[in-house]
Amino acid sequence: MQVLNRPWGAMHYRVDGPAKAPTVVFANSLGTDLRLWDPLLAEMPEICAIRFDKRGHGLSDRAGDYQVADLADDAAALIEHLGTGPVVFVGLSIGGMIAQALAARRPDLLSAVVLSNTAVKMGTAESWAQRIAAIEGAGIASIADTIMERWFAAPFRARPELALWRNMVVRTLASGYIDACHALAATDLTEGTRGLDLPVLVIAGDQDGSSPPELVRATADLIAGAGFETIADAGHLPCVEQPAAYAAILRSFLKEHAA
Ligand SMILES: O=C(O)CC1=CCC(=O)O1
Repeated sequence: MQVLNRPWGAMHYRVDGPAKAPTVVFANSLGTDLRLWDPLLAEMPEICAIRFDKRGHGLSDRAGDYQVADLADDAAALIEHLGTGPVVFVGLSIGGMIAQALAARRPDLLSAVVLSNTAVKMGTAESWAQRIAAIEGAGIASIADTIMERWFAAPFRARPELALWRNMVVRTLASGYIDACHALAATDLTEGTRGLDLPVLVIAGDQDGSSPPELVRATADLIAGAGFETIADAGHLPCVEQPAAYAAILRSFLKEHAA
């Protein structure tokens, strides 16, 4: 368990795997912490994995009133602190928006990016306002079942470990979750992402209820030369639901692009 002191507070991160291996930094989604990547990393002991909890999530402090660009600056500060760049950066959902913003702002830190289950714009001002109102009225637990339907395809939702992923979102600090919803509502990365000039792989889940494959594909289509892969039988978190398939795709991308 390690900490990076940022102007807004303590940012929790951890490093796993051999120090001399290809370094991959992972950014989590809304309502998850760095354990999001545990199932994938169990499949990929050969990489050096750096993970962190964004503001208001996991063990990191809360810092409200921020933009996705600020989260990208947190990721840049971590990479610089560890002195490990250039790295491959993998971000899922809002983590994929962090990856896009980081690639536009600090391409010097990256050898390649993976944009997983994400888009240049996710949801609408109205949909985020509705979600915030639901949480303020009745707590995160009131939206947890709907979230599980977006995160996972039906067979996974029948598995006992669903309870653990549900607990992860329900136990997220409501204020931290809402801060991220505000940042999502305010974000459209179209211009910066259109101009990306580094290797990019975009990953979708065929049953993703939060960022459907066609939305993810539209973001891939904005980026010259971007690869696109769809993982079968997977919702919004394919690194949890289909970790072996996710690992195979990532491993083959790393072979070409890890520094
Ligand atoms: O909670 C969801 O609907 C999924 C999601 C949207 C942005 C994010 O990071 O996760």
